[in-house]
Amino acid sequence: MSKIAVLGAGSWGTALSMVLVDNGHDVRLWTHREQQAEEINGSHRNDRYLKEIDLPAELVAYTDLERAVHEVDAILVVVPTKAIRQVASQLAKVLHHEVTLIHATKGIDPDSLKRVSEMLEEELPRSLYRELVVLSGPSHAEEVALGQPTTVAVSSRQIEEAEIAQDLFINERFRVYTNPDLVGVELGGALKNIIALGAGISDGLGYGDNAKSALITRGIAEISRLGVSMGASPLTFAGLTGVGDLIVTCTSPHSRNWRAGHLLGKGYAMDDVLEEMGMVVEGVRTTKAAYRLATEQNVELPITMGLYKVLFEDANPKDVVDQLMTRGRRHEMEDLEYGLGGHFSR
Ligand SMILES: NC(=O)C1=CN([C@@H]2O[C@H](COP(=O)(O)OP(=O)(O)OC[C@H]3O[C@@H](n4cnc5c(N)ncnc54)[C@H](OP(=O)(O)O)[C@@H]3O)[C@@H](O)[C@H]2O)C=CC1
Ligand SMILES: O=C(CO)COP(=O)(O)O
Repeated sequence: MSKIAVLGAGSWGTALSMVLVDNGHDVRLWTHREQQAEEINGSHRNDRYLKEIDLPAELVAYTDLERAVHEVDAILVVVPTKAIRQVASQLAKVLHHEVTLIHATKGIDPDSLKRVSEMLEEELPRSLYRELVVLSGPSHAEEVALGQPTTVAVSSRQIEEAEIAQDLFINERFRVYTNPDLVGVELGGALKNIIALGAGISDGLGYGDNAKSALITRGIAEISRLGVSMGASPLTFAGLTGVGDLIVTCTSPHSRNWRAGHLLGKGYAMDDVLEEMGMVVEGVRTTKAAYRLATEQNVELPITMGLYKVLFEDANPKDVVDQLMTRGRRHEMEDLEYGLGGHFSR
């Protein structure tokens, strides 16, 4: 049994805490809201984030960060990307020993263009953890909380740390693979949210399964293109944290990114959509980050660019789809360096 602090009591932090409690660990769920801690400890519910789910009585919520991380073996950071730097700098002030440090957040910071692990590394002294671990994959909190079969991957620069995280989380309903490609695992989880917003818009506009399938497959092509340019292995994008997570997020009504896109496609204004969601829609800020990364690195991301116009330049989604459909003719695989094993003869 390990002592584990989970920082972030939203839907994902709560669902992952349930997995850890199931595995017999002593779990402290840290929230910055007193009322939420009372709800979790008193009625064993977190209704704003996980409706109608009874939490295990062993799960204890804390509002005092120093007490939550006292003598823990591992810390799981799972606040939205926007809050990562703030929470990490709070943690740096109260943590005084070395832990296994895991994060399960999916995003890229649009200001510094850093991945979540890079931000954590910048904010936390190296003496507090050995090697960072990323947990990602197709895993809606609502299904994990119900104990439905789920698979994810953990990645770290050191296999030993990834295996420690694998051991903490794995059980017969939550299968955890290791993957050595930290950059790819992290980017797949972050970038799929952009495409999921696009899939939601497509559904909201009334387009069908053909359009969604096109978004998923052309989406993974552009995720791979940007990912490879940032040092990821192309193979990772064919796995759980790439196409696996892309499929679940583009097709599930649990996805906040898909739902936000769906409302945008139906004509709702962005501010109203975000208010209606009441939970983090990571794809919005990540679209901004990917737009900047693509421009800086000269990588072509047509879907992301189109979505950027809808989200930040008030473009009409239908016009953007028309623009995507009437781009110059292309060879499907032309700029993927996958070793295609085939070529056209003329
Ligand atoms: N939900 C899911 O199914 C999955 C989510 N993820 C990823 O996990 C991350 C977290 O998402 P999720 O739990 O769903 O988000 P939610 O919107 O459900 O919850 C976010 C939680 O973080 C808290 N929070 C926000 N800012 C701070 C802060 N500065 N200090 C302390 N707590 C803070 C919020 O508190 P408050 O109530 O005060 O706003 C809330 O409890 C995201 O990157 C998401 O992409 C990954 C896989 C699955
Ligand atoms: O990452 C997720 C599932 O793997 C959750 O996606 P949403 O943030 O769109 O709900």
